[in-house]
Amino acid sequence: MGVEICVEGLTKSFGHQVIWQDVSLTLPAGEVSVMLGPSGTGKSVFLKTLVGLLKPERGSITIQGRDITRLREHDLYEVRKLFGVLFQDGALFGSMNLYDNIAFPLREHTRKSESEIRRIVLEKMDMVGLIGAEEKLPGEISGGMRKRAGLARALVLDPEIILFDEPDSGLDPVRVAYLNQLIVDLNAQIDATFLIVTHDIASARQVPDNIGLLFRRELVLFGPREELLTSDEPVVRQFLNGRMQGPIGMAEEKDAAQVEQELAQIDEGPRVRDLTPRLLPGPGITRPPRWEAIARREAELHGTGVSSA
Ligand SMILES: Nc1ncnc2c1ncn2[C@@H]1O[C@H](COP(=O)(O)OP(=O)(O)OP(=O)(O)O)[C@@H](O)[C@H]1O
Repeated sequence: MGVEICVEGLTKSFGHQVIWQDVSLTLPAGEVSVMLGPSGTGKSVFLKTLVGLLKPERGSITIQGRDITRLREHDLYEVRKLFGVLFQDGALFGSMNLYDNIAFPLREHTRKSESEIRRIVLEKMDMVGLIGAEEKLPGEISGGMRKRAGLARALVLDPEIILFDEPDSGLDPVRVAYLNQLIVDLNAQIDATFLIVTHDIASARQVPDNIGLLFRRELVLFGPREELLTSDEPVVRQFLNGRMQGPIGMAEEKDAAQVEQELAQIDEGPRVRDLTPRLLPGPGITRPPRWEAIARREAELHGTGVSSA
Protein backbone atom coordinates (compact mmCIF):
# COMPACT_ATOMS: atom_id res chain seq x y z
CA MET A 1 0.00 0.00 0.00
CA GLY A 2 3.02 2.30 -0.38
CA VAL A 3 4.64 3.98 2.57
CA GLU A 4 4.45 7.51 3.93
CA ILE A 5 7.48 9.77 3.81
CA CYS A 6 7.60 12.45 6.47
CA VAL A 7 10.09 15.26 5.86
CA GLU A 8 10.71 17.75 8.67
CA GLY A 9 12.86 20.87 8.71
CA LEU A 10 15.12 19.60 5.93
CA THR A 11 18.02 21.83 4.82
CA LYS A 12 20.55 21.09 2.09
CA SER A 13 23.62 23.13 1.15
CA PHE A 14 26.68 22.66 -1.01
CA GLY A 15 29.47 24.62 0.69
CA HIS A 16 28.04 28.09 1.32
CA GLN A 17 25.24 27.64 -1.24
CA VAL A 18 21.97 26.86 0.51
CA ILE A 19 19.81 24.90 -1.96
CA TRP A 20 16.66 24.83 0.19
CA GLN A 21 16.00 25.16 3.88
CA ASP A 22 13.46 24.10 6.48
CA VAL A 23 11.46 21.96 4.04
CA SER A 24 8.63 20.07 5.76
CA LEU A 25 6.03 17.93 4.02
CA THR A 26 4.39 14.52 4.17
CA LEU A 27 4.05 12.38 1.07
CA PRO A 28 0.95 10.35 1.94
CA ALA A 29 1.19 6.58 1.46
CA GLY A 30 -0.02 5.45 -1.96
CA GLU A 31 -0.71 8.97 -3.24
CA VAL A 32 0.80 10.77 -6.22
CA SER A 33 2.61 14.02 -5.47
CA VAL A 34 4.26 16.46 -7.86
CA MET A 35 7.12 18.84 -7.07
CA LEU A 36 7.32 21.98 -9.20
CA GLY A 37 9.82 24.81 -9.18
CA PRO A 38 11.90 26.98 -11.49
CA SER A 39 15.13 25.47 -12.85
CA GLY A 40 17.89 25.23 -10.31
CA THR A 41 15.66 25.35 -7.22
CA GLY A 42 16.90 21.94 -6.16
CA LYS A 43 14.16 19.52 -7.17
CA SER A 44 16.62 16.84 -8.28
CA VAL A 45 18.67 17.45 -5.15
CA PHE A 46 15.47 16.87 -3.15
CA LEU A 47 14.87 13.49 -4.84
CA LYS A 48 18.50 12.45 -4.26
CA THR A 49 18.22 13.46 -0.60
CA LEU A 50 15.03 11.41 -0.15
CA VAL A 51 16.71 8.30 -1.46
CA GLY A 52 19.76 8.89 0.75
CA LEU A 53 22.24 9.72 -2.04
CA LEU A 54 22.81 13.18 -0.56
CA LYS A 55 23.03 14.05 3.13
CA PRO A 56 21.08 17.07 4.41
CA GLU A 57 22.67 19.37 6.99
CA ARG A 58 19.54 19.53 9.14
CA GLY A 59 16.14 17.90 9.48
CA SER A 60 14.75 14.40 9.20
CA ILE A 61 13.20 12.05 6.64
CA THR A 62 11.09 9.43 8.38
CA ILE A 63 10.13 6.26 6.54
CA GLN A 64 8.59 3.32 8.38
CA GLY A 65 9.51 4.89 11.72
CA ARG A 66 13.20 5.39 10.87
CA ASP A 67 14.97 8.67 10.19
CA ILE A 68 16.97 7.76 7.10
CA THR A 69 19.27 10.79 7.43
CA ARG A 70 20.80 9.05 10.45
CA LEU A 71 21.16 5.55 9.12
CA ARG A 72 24.48 3.84 8.56
CA GLU A 73 25.33 2.80 5.00
CA HIS A 74 24.26 -0.82 5.55
CA ASP A 75 20.79 0.12 6.89
CA LEU A 76 20.41 2.76 4.24
CA TYR A 77 21.03 0.08 1.62
CA GLU A 78 18.02 -1.82 3.00
CA VAL A 79 15.81 1.30 2.99
CA ARG A 80 16.83 2.08 -0.61
CA LYS A 81 15.22 -1.18 -1.67
CA LEU A 82 11.86 0.47 -0.93
CA PHE A 83 12.57 2.96 -3.73
CA GLY A 84 12.33 2.77 -7.49
CA VAL A 85 13.78 5.75 -9.32
CA LEU A 86 13.10 6.83 -12.89
CA PHE A 87 15.99 9.08 -13.90
CA GLN A 88 15.57 11.74 -16.60
CA ASP A 89 17.12 9.75 -19.46
CA GLY A 90 16.08 6.36 -18.12
CA ALA A 91 19.75 5.81 -17.09
CA LEU A 92 19.97 2.60 -19.11
CA PHE A 93 23.23 0.82 -19.88
CA GLY A 94 23.87 1.52 -23.56
CA SER A 95 25.54 -1.80 -24.29
CA MET A 96 22.79 -3.97 -22.77
CA ASN A 97 19.51 -4.81 -24.46
CA LEU A 98 16.28 -3.79 -22.74
CA TYR A 99 15.71 -7.22 -21.22
CA ASP A 100 19.14 -7.25 -19.54
CA ASN A 101 18.78 -3.62 -18.45
CA ILE A 102 15.47 -4.37 -16.75
CA ALA A 103 16.76 -7.64 -15.27
CA PHE A 104 19.83 -5.87 -13.86
CA PRO A 105 18.49 -4.94 -10.37
CA LEU A 106 17.13 -8.48 -9.92
CA ARG A 107 20.48 -10.04 -10.81
CA GLU A 108 22.33 -7.53 -8.59
CA HIS A 109 20.10 -7.48 -5.52
CA THR A 110 18.30 -10.83 -5.37
CA ARG A 111 19.10 -14.52 -5.66
CA LYS A 112 16.19 -15.26 -7.96
CA SER A 113 16.57 -17.92 -10.64
CA GLU A 114 16.78 -16.88 -14.30
CA SER A 115 13.31 -18.32 -14.94
CA GLU A 116 11.85 -16.27 -12.07
CA ILE A 117 13.72 -13.19 -13.35
CA ARG A 118 12.28 -13.80 -16.81
CA ARG A 119 8.75 -13.93 -15.42
CA ILE A 120 9.19 -10.65 -13.52
CA VAL A 121 10.96 -8.80 -16.37
CA LEU A 122 8.29 -9.76 -18.91
CA GLU A 123 5.52 -8.85 -16.46
CA LYS A 124 6.99 -5.34 -15.95
CA MET A 125 7.70 -4.91 -19.67
CA ASP A 126 4.07 -5.78 -20.30
CA MET A 127 2.93 -3.21 -17.71
CA VAL A 128 4.77 -0.42 -19.54
CA GLY A 129 3.83 -1.64 -23.04
CA LEU A 130 7.26 -2.86 -24.12
CA ILE A 131 6.62 -6.53 -24.88
CA GLY A 132 8.46 -7.47 -28.07
CA ALA A 133 11.26 -4.94 -27.53
CA GLU A 134 13.39 -7.19 -25.29
CA GLU A 135 16.31 -7.42 -27.74
CA LYS A 136 16.48 -3.71 -28.59
CA LEU A 137 19.44 -1.61 -27.45
CA PRO A 138 18.65 1.74 -25.75
CA GLY A 139 20.23 3.57 -28.71
CA GLU A 140 17.81 1.93 -31.14
CA ILE A 141 14.59 3.13 -29.52
CA SER A 142 12.79 6.46 -29.02
CA GLY A 143 13.11 8.65 -25.94
CA GLY A 144 9.59 7.67 -24.88
CA MET A 145 10.44 3.98 -25.05
CA ARG A 146 13.64 4.59 -23.06
CA LYS A 147 11.57 6.26 -20.33
CA ARG A 148 9.22 3.28 -20.24
CA ALA A 149 12.17 0.89 -20.09
CA GLY A 150 13.59 2.93 -17.20
CA LEU A 151 10.21 2.71 -15.52
CA ALA A 152 10.05 -1.08 -15.98
CA ARG A 153 13.49 -1.31 -14.39
CA ALA A 154 12.33 0.90 -11.49
CA LEU A 155 9.44 -1.54 -10.94
CA VAL A 156 11.25 -4.89 -10.82
CA LEU A 157 12.01 -4.87 -7.09
CA ASP A 158 8.36 -4.04 -6.32
CA PRO A 159 9.10 -0.61 -4.77
CA GLU A 160 6.87 1.02 -2.17
CA ILE A 161 7.96 4.47 -3.36
CA ILE A 162 8.73 5.60 -6.92
CA LEU A 163 10.56 8.84 -7.65
CA PHE A 164 10.25 10.26 -11.17
CA ASP A 165 12.79 12.91 -12.24
CA GLU A 166 11.17 14.89 -15.09
CA PRO A 167 9.56 11.86 -16.75
CA ASP A 168 8.18 14.12 -19.49
CA SER A 169 11.41 15.89 -20.46
CA GLY A 170 12.21 15.58 -24.15
CA LEU A 171 8.87 13.98 -25.03
CA ASP A 172 6.25 15.36 -27.41
CA PRO A 173 2.84 16.28 -25.89
CA VAL A 174 1.18 13.09 -27.11
CA ARG A 175 3.89 10.86 -25.58
CA VAL A 176 3.58 12.90 -22.37
CA ALA A 177 -0.17 12.19 -22.35
CA TYR A 178 0.48 8.44 -22.76
CA LEU A 179 3.15 8.50 -20.06
CA ASN A 180 0.81 10.33 -17.66
CA GLN A 181 -1.87 7.71 -18.26
CA LEU A 182 0.72 5.00 -17.62
CA ILE A 183 1.72 6.67 -14.34
CA VAL A 184 -1.92 6.87 -13.18
CA ASP A 185 -2.59 3.26 -14.24
CA LEU A 186 0.54 2.06 -12.44
CA ASN A 187 -0.43 3.89 -9.28
CA ALA A 188 -3.82 2.16 -9.34
CA GLN A 189 -2.17 -1.22 -9.98
CA ILE A 190 0.71 -1.17 -7.51
CA ASP A 191 -0.52 1.37 -4.95
CA ALA A 192 2.98 2.73 -4.27
CA THR A 193 3.76 6.30 -3.16
CA PHE A 194 4.77 8.41 -6.17
CA LEU A 195 6.75 11.66 -6.26
CA ILE A 196 7.15 13.31 -9.67
CA VAL A 197 9.42 16.25 -10.43
CA THR A 198 8.21 18.03 -13.54
CA HIS A 199 8.08 21.34 -15.39
CA ASP A 200 5.00 20.29 -17.28
CA ILE A 201 2.04 22.23 -15.91
CA ALA A 202 -0.53 20.19 -17.85
CA SER A 203 0.77 17.04 -16.13
CA ALA A 204 0.84 18.76 -12.75
CA ARG A 205 -2.80 19.79 -13.20
CA GLN A 206 -4.08 16.33 -14.12
CA VAL A 207 -2.00 13.66 -12.45
CA PRO A 208 -1.33 14.21 -8.74
CA ASP A 209 -3.15 14.19 -5.44
CA ASN A 210 -0.72 16.77 -4.06
CA ILE A 211 1.50 19.51 -5.46
CA GLY A 212 4.49 21.34 -3.97
CA LEU A 213 6.44 24.33 -5.24
CA LEU A 214 10.07 25.12 -4.43
CA PHE A 215 11.17 28.73 -4.83
CA ARG A 216 13.77 31.00 -3.24
CA ARG A 217 15.28 28.15 -1.26
CA GLU A 218 11.95 27.32 0.35
CA LEU A 219 8.96 25.10 -0.11
CA VAL A 220 6.37 27.81 -0.86
CA LEU A 221 3.45 25.44 -0.60
CA PHE A 222 2.66 21.75 -0.46
CA GLY A 223 -0.87 20.42 -0.33
CA PRO A 224 -3.80 18.96 -2.21
CA ARG A 225 -3.80 19.67 -5.95
CA GLU A 226 -6.90 21.88 -5.70
CA GLU A 227 -5.24 24.10 -3.11
CA LEU A 228 -2.26 24.91 -5.30
CA LEU A 229 -4.22 25.24 -8.54
CA THR A 230 -6.48 27.85 -6.95
CA SER A 231 -3.83 29.57 -4.84
CA ASP A 232 -3.47 33.36 -4.97
CA GLU A 233 0.25 33.20 -4.15
CA PRO A 234 1.95 35.34 -6.88
CA VAL A 235 4.76 32.84 -7.49
CA VAL A 236 2.25 30.01 -7.87
CA ARG A 237 0.10 32.03 -10.32
CA GLN A 238 3.19 33.02 -12.32
CA PHE A 239 4.44 29.43 -12.52
CA LEU A 240 1.06 27.92 -13.42
CA ASN A 241 0.49 30.54 -16.10
CA GLY A 242 4.05 30.44 -17.42
CA ARG A 243 4.39 34.21 -17.61
CA MET A 244 7.29 36.61 -17.13
CA GLN A 245 5.54 39.00 -14.74
CA GLY A 246 6.01 37.98 -11.14
CA PRO A 247 8.67 37.05 -8.62
CA ILE A 248 10.48 34.51 -10.83
CA GLY A 249 13.17 36.15 -12.97
CA MET A 250 15.25 34.92 -15.90
CA ALA A 251 18.23 33.78 -13.88
CA GLU A 252 17.98 35.64 -10.61
CA GLU A 253 15.25 36.85 -8.32
CA LYS A 254 13.71 40.23 -9.03
CA ASP A 255 13.59 43.03 -6.50
CA ALA A 256 10.37 43.58 -4.60
CA ALA A 257 9.51 46.96 -6.21
CA GLN A 258 9.76 45.54 -9.72
CA VAL A 259 7.59 42.56 -8.81
CA GLU A 260 4.97 44.84 -7.30
CA GLN A 261 4.90 47.00 -10.43
CA GLU A 262 4.59 43.96 -12.71
CA LEU A 263 1.83 42.37 -10.66
CA ALA A 264 -0.14 45.63 -10.67
CA GLN A 265 -0.12 45.56 -14.48
CA ILE A 266 -1.45 42.04 -14.82
CA ASP A 267 -5.07 41.77 -15.70
CA GLU A 268 -6.01 38.18 -15.29
CA GLY A 269 -9.67 39.04 -15.69
CA PRO A 270 -12.03 37.05 -13.54
CA ARG A 271 -10.04 34.36 -11.78
CA VAL A 272 -10.63 31.19 -13.68
CA ARG A 273 -10.50 28.66 -10.94
CA ASP A 274 -10.49 25.88 -13.43
CA LEU A 275 -9.79 22.62 -11.74
CA THR A 276 -8.69 20.51 -14.66
CA PRO A 277 -10.37 17.11 -14.47
CA ARG A 278 -8.16 14.50 -12.90
CA LEU A 279 -6.76 11.75 -15.08
CA LEU A 280 -8.31 8.44 -14.01
CA PRO A 281 -7.05 4.89 -14.51
CA GLY A 282 -7.87 3.69 -18.01
CA PRO A 283 -10.46 1.08 -18.95
CA GLY A 284 -9.40 -2.40 -17.99
CA ILE A 285 -7.52 -1.21 -14.89
CA THR A 286 -9.30 -2.33 -11.74
CA ARG A 287 -9.76 0.70 -9.55
CA PRO A 288 -8.86 0.18 -5.92
CA PRO A 289 -11.10 1.99 -3.37
CA ARG A 290 -8.88 5.08 -3.36
CA TRP A 291 -9.34 5.59 -7.11
CA GLU A 292 -13.05 4.73 -6.90
CA ALA A 293 -13.42 7.57 -4.40
CA ILE A 294 -11.45 9.95 -6.65
CA ALA A 295 -13.58 8.99 -9.67
CA ARG A 296 -16.80 9.63 -7.72
CA ARG A 297 -15.55 13.01 -6.57
CA GLU A 298 -14.48 13.97 -10.10
CA ALA A 299 -17.86 12.96 -11.44
CA GLU A 300 -19.54 15.22 -8.88
CA LEU A 301 -17.15 18.12 -9.54
CA HIS A 302 -17.23 18.00 -13.32
CA GLY A 303 -20.51 16.23 -13.97
CA THR A 304 -18.70 13.73 -16.18
CA GLY A 305 -20.85 10.79 -15.18
CA VAL A 306 -17.64 8.85 -14.55
CA SER A 307 -18.41 5.44 -13.13
CA SER A 308 -16.31 2.47 -12.20
CA ALA A 309 -14.13 0.91 -14.90
N1 LIG B 1 26.64 17.47 -6.22
C1 LIG B 1 26.49 18.78 -6.27
N2 LIG B 1 27.48 19.59 -5.82
C2 LIG B 1 27.33 20.94 -5.85
N3 LIG B 1 26.22 21.58 -6.29
C3 LIG B 1 25.21 20.82 -6.74
C4 LIG B 1 25.29 19.38 -6.75
N4 LIG B 1 24.12 18.90 -7.25
C5 LIG B 1 23.36 19.98 -7.52
N5 LIG B 1 24.00 21.13 -7.22
C6 LIG B 1 23.45 22.48 -7.36
O1 LIG B 1 22.20 22.51 -6.74
C7 LIG B 1 21.32 23.41 -7.43
C8 LIG B 1 20.00 22.73 -7.71
O2 LIG B 1 20.19 21.74 -8.71
P1 LIG B 1 19.02 20.75 -9.17
O3 LIG B 1 19.57 19.98 -10.33
O4 LIG B 1 18.51 19.99 -8.02
O5 LIG B 1 17.91 21.77 -9.66
P2 LIG B 1 16.53 21.45 -10.36
O6 LIG B 1 15.48 22.25 -9.65
O7 LIG B 1 16.31 19.98 -10.43
O8 LIG B 1 16.79 22.07 -11.80
P3 LIG B 1 16.16 21.70 -13.23
O9 LIG B 1 14.70 21.99 -13.13
O10 LIG B 1 16.86 22.63 -14.17
O11 LIG B 1 16.47 20.24 -13.50
C9 LIG B 1 22.07 23.86 -8.68
O12 LIG B 1 22.61 25.14 -8.44
C10 LIG B 1 23.17 22.84 -8.81
O13 LIG B 1 24.30 23.40 -9.42
